[in-house]
Amino acid sequence: MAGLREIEKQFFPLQKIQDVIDLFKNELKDNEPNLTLMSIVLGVIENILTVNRAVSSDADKSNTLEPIFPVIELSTIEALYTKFVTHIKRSVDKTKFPDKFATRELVKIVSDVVWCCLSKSFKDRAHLQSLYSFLTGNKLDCFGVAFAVVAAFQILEYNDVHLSLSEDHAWVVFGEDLKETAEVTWHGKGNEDKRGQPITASVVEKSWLYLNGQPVICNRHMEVAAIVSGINPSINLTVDSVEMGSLQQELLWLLYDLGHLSKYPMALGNLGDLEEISPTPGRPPPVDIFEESIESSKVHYHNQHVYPYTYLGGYHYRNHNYKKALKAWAEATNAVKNFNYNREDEEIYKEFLEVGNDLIPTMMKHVASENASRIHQTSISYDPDCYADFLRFYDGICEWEEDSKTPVLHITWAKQLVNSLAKFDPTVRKLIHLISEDGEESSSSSESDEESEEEREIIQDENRNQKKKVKAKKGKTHDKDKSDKINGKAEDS
Ligand SMILES: CC1(C)CN=C(N2CCN(c3ncnc4sc(CC(F)F)cc34)CC2)S1
Repeated sequence: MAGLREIEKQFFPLQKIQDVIDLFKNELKDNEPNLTLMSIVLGVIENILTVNRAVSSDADKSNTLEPIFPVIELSTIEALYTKFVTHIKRSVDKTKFPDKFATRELVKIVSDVVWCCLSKSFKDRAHLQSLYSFLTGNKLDCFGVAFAVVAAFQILEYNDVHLSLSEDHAWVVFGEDLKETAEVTWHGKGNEDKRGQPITASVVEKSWLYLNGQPVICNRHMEVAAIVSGINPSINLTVDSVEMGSLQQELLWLLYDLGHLSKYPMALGNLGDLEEISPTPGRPPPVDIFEESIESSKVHYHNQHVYPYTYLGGYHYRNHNYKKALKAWAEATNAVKNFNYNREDEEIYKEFLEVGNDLIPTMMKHVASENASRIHQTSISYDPDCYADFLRFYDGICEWEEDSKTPVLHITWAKQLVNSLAKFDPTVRKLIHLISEDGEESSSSSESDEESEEEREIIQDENRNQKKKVKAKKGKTHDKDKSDKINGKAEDS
């Protein structure tokens, strides 16, 4: 890869969001979209719109409706682009590596070329994911290091080195049929990095961090989707840049329409979150996008991804669809239960800790207070489906803990479980039929057969009534109050 091509230069200066969309549209026509260029462009814009926001004087405040999209000059981009290309080409002597495909030794060398420039200051701040951050601040987060290695290999004209992504880690695949894997970055806090090492079957098996062998293996276009998905519009913990969020949303729709999100559940989840904040006219509603994310995980990754369900659960919770939230969270632990929890899985542990010990208790309290003012039966505390999903949620957590080296549950979990259980009405607790995996039926209380037959009739009646009453309720409710700002993981990256 040499300098910028003439066709790339003609898009500059970038003066509005549409100019960036046009640049990306052009790059994505190519079978080698320029990862280095696009990462630097997004990093420059993100830095101006979130980190170094032009402090507006009072005079400016009057025209606050004016978008503040910066003018991105070609010279700015070209200087940074040349700096990265020169750094990579100067550090790697390709004559020593005549093969068409990358070798493990070369992957380690390129990882070192990125690694050696990193400043040792803490790396889990926001806005450290792009090559702009690397080139101007010598800082990258975990994802950013892995991406920089892949961008470097594109410059060295290897087209076999690709980004491999789990829900909380990133590494590379390489070799003739992408059969080789290598660590190129660190993970988490206080863990020695394993750069250069292959990711072996024993490390992968039943591990959430490596998705049990079902990571998102990117092609060049999905690597573009990864940098777009990694855009962080956050200015601080409570405020987002509207312009940066819009740019991310429009770029994700561009990638969606080109089919590059179909095997990338988290990018679909990110798009669903953005659509909740600011719906795009003519586009599907957020729930449809979250359902596509779940379907993608089922079709392409053996339903081993967990975040698609927590995206959906979080959406329903924020929009007070508590029954659907419980169902999504039950399906989330149904996915995580096949893993064995270990110390590097803290991120997903924190998700479930928040669901079990904050969101569900808050929901049960909220519903309890609603009970007083509503027809009792339609509340989740009287709904056997909700109670069943509540039990499934905890059953999945317990199964996740089984055979794990690291315990999951502790006294707070038990206290919150009892607290939430008690919020369900005793009648609904009787209506549950527990069927174990081997099909063994047991009712929630011991009774003779004819009585359990009668109980079965109660369940059928109850479910019929539920459906009738729920339908009646649906007719009355229409719009939901706007959800507040999504507290995505964006702040962490
Ligand atoms: C349902 C949630 C709690 C909300 N946001 C979530 N995210 C999960 C992580 N996010 C991601 N979004 C797109 N691609 C990737 S690749 C990756 C692992 C990293 F090490 F490379 C993370 C991630 C962004 C947002 S999960």
